[in-house]
Amino acid sequence: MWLGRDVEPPSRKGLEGCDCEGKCSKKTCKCWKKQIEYTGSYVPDGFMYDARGLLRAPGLPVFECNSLCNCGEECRNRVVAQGRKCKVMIKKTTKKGWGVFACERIRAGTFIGIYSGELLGHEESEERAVKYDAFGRTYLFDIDWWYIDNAMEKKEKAVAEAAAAAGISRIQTRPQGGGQTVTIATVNRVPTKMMVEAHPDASDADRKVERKQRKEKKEERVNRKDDSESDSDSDSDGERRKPSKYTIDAYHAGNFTRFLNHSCDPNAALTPVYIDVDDIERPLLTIFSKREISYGEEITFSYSGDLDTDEEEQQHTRSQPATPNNKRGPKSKKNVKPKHQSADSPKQDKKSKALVHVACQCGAAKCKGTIWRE
Ligand SMILES: C[S@@+](CC[C@H](N)C(=O)[O-])C[C@H]1O[C@@H](n2cnc3c(N)ncnc32)[C@H](O)[C@@H]1O
Repeated sequence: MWLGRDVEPPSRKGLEGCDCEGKCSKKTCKCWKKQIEYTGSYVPDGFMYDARGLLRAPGLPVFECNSLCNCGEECRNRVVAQGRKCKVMIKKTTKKGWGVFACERIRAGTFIGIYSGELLGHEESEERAVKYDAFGRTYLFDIDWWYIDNAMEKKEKAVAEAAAAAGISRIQTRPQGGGQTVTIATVNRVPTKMMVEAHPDASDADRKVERKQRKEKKEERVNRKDDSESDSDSDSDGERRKPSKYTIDAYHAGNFTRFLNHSCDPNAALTPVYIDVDDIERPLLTIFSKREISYGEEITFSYSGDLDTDEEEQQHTRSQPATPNNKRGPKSKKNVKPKHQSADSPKQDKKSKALVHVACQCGAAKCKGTIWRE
């Protein structure tokens, strides 16, 4: 994975490893506990992989054991970390450019690959989307799963609650003279300077620079507000959601997964997997088969992130867990449909919407006619 402009290397500060000996057990495993926070009892014993390493619920987040864990290589919670085992080939298709095909029978739940490339921030991905849309082929995938929004909301709420408990109602950072900053916490309605970094010898010239910076910052804030208003997407139920923080671009760098085409009736699905990272906004985008794939069959997934079969929707409706990240409870259709519009769809902003409408050539009986949902 390459890092785009302004994207920091992954943080491992808050990463925890488990203390399990050999194989992980739910009695001792911290990674299992983390998994349960997000997926509850959606799968029988809470482990997302079965004893053969097959994923039980493609599309839901997976928290694998990581390099800080005590368990061994044989641990069942290490599948993506072990690398791809199935054989695939890249072949030209008649209507969709290159595609990826199975070179052997692939069982349901098999790990196929990591969608690698460059990890971009929002601004850079928007710039690139405009370019790629112009020639009708894009390798951008937004990381915007529904549970990430929920987790971020929960985190913001916890920070606000902790601040309120400490009597802090507001925290601001302001520029000072000489390019320095000051952080002001409003404690019980009284503004308190928490950290003054202003240089004591700030000159008139410094103050002039400071005024200029303040003006620029203000303009930037106004522009950002305008942008985020036009960027934020409505989901299929009309609810607004934030644009994704990160996007993966496999145009300049990547592996065979960049050639996976869209299908309205796919045999594989994108699945967010966490290994050596503590940031919920930065999972690996992985691809797992969701049903058996025969020798020679093209491997595809849905670019619009739909759960594609009626049976699956019904199955999810029946058994979706009421986890802390699943506030609306098991019956809600919004929860049963993982909204991982991780495949290009959020690029349907005002500037590029018309351009990204590509006629779907998947050939499925229930083809929706376009490879991105409008
Ligand atoms: C991630 S790339 C997939 C690999 C691509 N076929 C290639 O040759 O590089 C995505 C692009 O493939 C094409 N594509 C993928 N699935 C398609 C489909 N079902 N119908 C038409 N074009 C498709 C579109 O041009 C899309 O922008």
